[in-house]
Parts: sequence; structure tokens; C-alpha cells
Amino acid sequence: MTAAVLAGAPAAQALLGEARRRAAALPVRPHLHLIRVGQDPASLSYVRGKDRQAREAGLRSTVHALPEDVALPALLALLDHLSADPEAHGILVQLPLPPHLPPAAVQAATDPRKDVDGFHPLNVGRLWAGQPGLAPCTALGILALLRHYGQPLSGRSAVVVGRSPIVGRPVAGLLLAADATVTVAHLRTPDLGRVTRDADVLIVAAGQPHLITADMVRPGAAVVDVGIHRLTGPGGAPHLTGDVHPGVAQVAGALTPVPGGVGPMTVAQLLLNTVQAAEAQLGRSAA
Ligand SMILES: NC(=O)C1=CN([C@@H]2O[C@H](COP(=O)(O)OP(=O)(O)OC[C@H]3O[C@@H](n4cnc5c(N)ncnc54)[C@H](OP(=O)(O)O)[C@@H]3O)[C@@H](O)[C@H]2O)C=CC1
Ligand SMILES: Nc1nc(=O)c2c([nH]1)NC[C@@H]1CN(c3ccc(C(=O)N[C@@H](CCC(=O)O)C(=O)O)cc3)C=[N+]21
Repeated sequence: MTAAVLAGAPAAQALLGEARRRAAALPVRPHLHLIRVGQDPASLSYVRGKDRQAREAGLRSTVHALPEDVALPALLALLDHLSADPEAHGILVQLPLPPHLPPAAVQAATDPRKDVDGFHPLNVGRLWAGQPGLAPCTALGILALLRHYGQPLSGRSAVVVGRSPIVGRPVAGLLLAADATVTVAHLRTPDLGRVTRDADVLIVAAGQPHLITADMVRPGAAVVDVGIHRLTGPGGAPHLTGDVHPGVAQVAGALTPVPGGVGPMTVAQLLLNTVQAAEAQLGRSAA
């Protein structure tokens, strides 16, 4: 058997279309503020992509590029200013941050109604309480991708490998809200393969290239590969690969590609979160 490819592009286009439609129905254009600290090449490229796609979807977007050595009070002052500005609807601080800027302090300083990353403790709590709010884009994007391809979650066994605040934890919370039976594995999990073989739906966000091999996957399972690694191929050509070994395609029923799987969903979902935040701030929805 060869796994069906769960391509991100068509599912992301559907989300972008929804973001564009809902943005056009508002009296003002939703405005996303992207904050980047330093010159990390991956962050530069991701923020540029988010900024471009926001404009393409009919949103306003502003990039704030801060120096690597920006002091914490200066960053917090910018977040205070944007939190109070009625013309700013969404705020994202790109990760990773330099070591002198603690992510928890930064995340708590964004108005939770503008927290399009879903990292503020109030939004984290709402997600786990099953209440409406803003949730992290990658986790929402993974659920939207599975829904787009008709992959059922209710009553199924879901295993998440990884427990980071950006992917593993929130995707586990959303899977639970979708009535899956959820297991979260991490570095202290003994015999990872025994746990992952139990999964009808396997979400891999460990940040370890090719961690999941074919023997660790239940035949027919739906496998979502969140990992992104820049490797140098033969001849020195750079290429992207994920946390899932290519051999898994021979066992799984469905598999997301890297690139072109979860990544595009993350960006599309960020724009949808920005529109949702703007709707709520303009009194157009309950969230
Ligand atoms: N496509 C997208 O939109 C996105 C992709 N990514 C990619 O996803 C990957 C994960 O990112 P992120 O969640 O931020 O990573 P982190 O490094 O923050 O977290 C990795 C998690 O995986 C666990 N882990 C690591 N190795 C193993 C192992 N051998 N067995 C079991 N568990 C393991 C860690 O366990 P422990 O907690 O015990 O240390 C940790 O919980 C990266 O490759 C990243 O680039 C990330 C965000 C968005
Ligand atoms: N505050 C914050 N929020 C985030 O959501 C956040 C972050 N910081 N820091 C970094 C991670 C990573 N992330 C990705 C987004 C898009 C792709 C993406 O579009 N990937 C494409 C292309 C990948 C490439 O060319 O690098 C793909 O997989 O096809 C990947 C990864 C969001 N993150």
C-alpha cells in the first residue's frame, strides 16, 4: 500500500479563501503586526512569507524588525502600544527569541484578543477548557488539514509525539476537543514505537529528522509530519525533510508531505486567526 498524500496547498487555499471572504465583509481591513527580533535566516523568510500572504488575502500587514539586542522593556512597550491601538487586530512575535527575552513574559504582554498565535496563558487555558478563543496556528492547521481530507477523529486513537507549547500541547488539546483518545509522547517515553503503533492518527512534532520509521506505524494510519529540517543532499543541494522517514509511505494510509503539508496550513490559519480576532474586536462575532 502507498499512503494517500495529504497535500497542504488545496486545504490552505480553502482557508485563505475563507479569510479573504470574511475580511472583505468587515468595515475595516484586519491589520496584522509581525514582530521579528534579530536576523535568524529562517525567521526572516517565514515572516516575509506571512507578510506577503496577508496582503494577498486582503489584510493589512506591518513588520516590526527589532535589533538582536533589543531590551525586554522596549519589546514590552511595543506590545503595550499595539495592544492598546484599536487599528491593530493581530500581534505575532516570531520565535525563537534571543536568550535574554523570556518567551513567557513576551507572550503574557499581548492583549489576549489580539494574540493570533494563541500563546497567551488565557488562550492556552481556554483551549484546554474547551472554550472559544484563539488557538495556535500550526495545531489549528493540522486539524483543518485532516478535516479537509475527511479523516475522522471522533473515537479514534490519536498519538502526538512532542509536547512543545507551539505544536504538541495545543494539537493534543484540539484532538481531545474533537473526541479523539489522546496520548502525548516525549523524550521520557520508553519504547516510543509501542506507543505510536497504537495510533489511528499520528502527529509527529519532535524536531528529529526521520524519527518515525515504518515499523513504528500502524498499517493504514493517518500520519501528520510537522517537522521541518534543512538537510544538504548529495552534491550539496539543500533539501527539506520532516520527522517521518519516507519508508512510512509504504505502511500509512495517509501522510502529509514536507514541504507542502502542515507548513502552508500554519500560514493560512494565522490569517484566519487575524480575521477572527478583528471580527471579535469589531463586535462581529462571539469569540
Ligand atoms: N510546519 C509548521 O508549521 C511548524 C513546524 N515546526 C517544526 O516541528 C518540529 C517540532 O517543533 P517544536 O514543537 O517547536 O519543537 P521543540 O523542540 O520545542 O519540541 C520537541 C518535542 O519533541 C519531543 N521529542 C524530541 N525528540 C524526541 C524523541 N526522540 N522521542 C520522543 N519525543 C521527542 C521533546 O520532548 P521533551 O519535551 O521531553 O524534550 C519535545 O516535547 C521542528 O522540526 C519544527 O521546525 C514547528 C512549528 C511549526
Ligand atoms: N510566533 C511564532 N508563531 C509560529 O507559528 C512560528 C514561529 N513563531 N516560529 C517558527 C515556527 C515555524 N513555523 C512555520 C510556518 C510556516 C512554514 C512553512 O510555510 N513551510 C513550508 C515551506 C518551508 C520552507 O521553505 O522553509 C512548507 O512546509 O511547505 C513552516 C514553519 C511557524 N512558526
